[in-house]
Amino acid sequence: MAKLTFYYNLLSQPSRALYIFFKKAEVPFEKKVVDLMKGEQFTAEFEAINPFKKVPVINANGFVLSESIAILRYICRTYKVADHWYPKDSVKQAQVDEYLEWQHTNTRANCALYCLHKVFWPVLYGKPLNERRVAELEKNMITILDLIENVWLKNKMFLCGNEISISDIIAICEIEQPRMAGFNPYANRPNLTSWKMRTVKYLSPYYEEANEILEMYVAKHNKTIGKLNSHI
Ligand SMILES: N[C@@H](CCC(=O)N[C@@H](CS)C(=O)NCC(=O)O)C(=O)O
Repeated sequence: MAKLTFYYNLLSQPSRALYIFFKKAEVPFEKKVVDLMKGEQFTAEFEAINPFKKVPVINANGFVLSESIAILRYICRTYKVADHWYPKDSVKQAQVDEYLEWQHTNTRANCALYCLHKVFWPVLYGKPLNERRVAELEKNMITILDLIENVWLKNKMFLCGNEISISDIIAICEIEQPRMAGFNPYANRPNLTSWKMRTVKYLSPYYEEANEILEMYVAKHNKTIGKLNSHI
């Protein structure tokens, strides 16, 4: 099996997804934490690994690959992992792909941007809060969460069928992130709530391990976020 080096930061949703997947699917990896807060992604050393200056990235015996979805598909094709993660059956695989393609411009685009605008930029980088943009992103995010509740999770245990797949890991990491901004994605969404419980139970204890830093971060910044919330 190729030696796998994993560059990541657990405050990053796609990094957490890969971390949980590697652990749960028993894909051994060497850890390389990239300190995004200190700007390590902008160093010449990291730029030589990923010219896009983002995490996650892997180096599998000299093959360097960025983009979480490409990485997940590559690992599922190359390593011995259980079939349910990314089924070989053409129809089942297409169903997993359907969510993975959809999420880029829906779940990821809206949940991640909401957190960037509401928490990361104003709290961490001191940029003025753009209330109009935050309100717009929150509205979009609600539409997306309702689609997940009513379409993706309609009559199914998991997003792409009755078995867990890489789509569920990617989704849960994105959907959890707005909690940092004081937004509860599960309120009045029973399908999403029971899916979360099922998914977390399946991914435990790696889910909690990967999310520990996020929870600490939420607690640490609670006061500042609380102040920001009162202005929106
Ligand atoms: N589409 C990419 C997204 C990568 C990405 O946006 N990474 C963020 C963290 S979630 C990052 O490294 N940001 C650092 C920066 O923009 O300076 C993937 O799924 O891997």
